[in-house]
This record gives sequence, structure tokens and C-alpha cells, in this order.
Amino acid sequence: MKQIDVAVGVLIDADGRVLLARRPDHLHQGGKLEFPGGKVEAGEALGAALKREFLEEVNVHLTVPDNIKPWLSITHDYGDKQVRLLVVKLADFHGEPHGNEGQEVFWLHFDALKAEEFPAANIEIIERLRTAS
Ligand SMILES: Nc1nc2c([nH]c(=O)n2[C@H]2C[C@H](O)[C@@H](COP(=O)(O)OP(=O)(O)OP(=O)(O)O)O2)c(=O)[nH]1
Ligand SMILES: [Mg+2]
Repeated sequence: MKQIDVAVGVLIDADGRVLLARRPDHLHQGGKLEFPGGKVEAGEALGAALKREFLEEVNVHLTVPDNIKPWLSITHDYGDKQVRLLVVKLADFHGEPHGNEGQEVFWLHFDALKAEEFPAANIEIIERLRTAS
């Protein structure tokens, strides 16, 4: 099965809160929480994909170099879909977050993240946030 590269942004504000969104029910892994992001387009740099997805999905302008390297790279096979999450930690942004696709968007302190509310591939991200930050 083809593996899909997904740009995933962990945006952390000055108070240690992380920006989260709830995946719309009709999408893959619908109803789960996610870090904003989406599929990297062919030939697109990771930083460019993050900027595009954050603006499209949650109305946030990121300052991030196009050639940023992932903090974590996580491959996961959901059975119906195989993904590689390219995860970047972000802090520099402007704009008021808003769910442009009608989805719930909110800030939550990283201590309060619960892995079971996220897609299975996110477990490692949440563990690493707890230990590395
Ligand atoms: N954005 C995001 N996607 C995640 C996370 N964890 C995880 O397993 N995924 C998976 C779910 C999806 O299969 C895939 C992301 O695809 P997506 O549907 O959000 O892609 P997209 O934003 O480009 O959406 P579309 O244009 O195809 O509608 O990655 C996460 O924390 N954030
Ligand atoms: Mg998305």
C-alpha cells in the first residue's frame, strides 16, 4: 500500500498550551483529536506544507523555514491507510485560531493531552512531548 506523507504541526504557545483540532466525523480517523496538518503535496517542502495547512484549516500564519526537518518521523499502518507523520514543533505564529472547516479548535496544556483521544500513530508524539519538553 502507498504510504502518505503527512505534515503535522505541534504549535505550542508561551504558556505551554498546544493547538488541537477535532477531525470531522466523515474523514479518516474522524472524531479523534489531531495536531493540525495534512498531506504533503508532490514536490512540496515540509515547512511549506505546514504553512499551507495551518492557514487552510485553522487560520494561523506560521513562521517556519520551508526546509525545516522533522522533529519526529512516525510511520503507522492503519490497515486502510499507511501514513508517515512528519512532526514539527512550532512556536512562531500569528492570527487567532479558528476552525475554517467547521471543526472544533482549541488550546490545551501539553500535560493534559490524552493519547487515547488521538489516532494511534500519535502515541509517540504525546510521550515525547511529556519527556522532551
Ligand atoms: N493532521 C493530522 N493528521 C494525522 C494526525 N495523526 C494521524 O494519524 N493523522 C493521519 C490522519 C489522516 O489519515 C492523515 C492526514 O490526512 P488529512 O485527511 O488531514 O489530510 P489533509 O488535511 O491534506 O486533507 P484532505 O485535503 O485530503 O481532505 O494523517 C495528526 O495528529 N494530525
Ligand atoms: Mg488535515
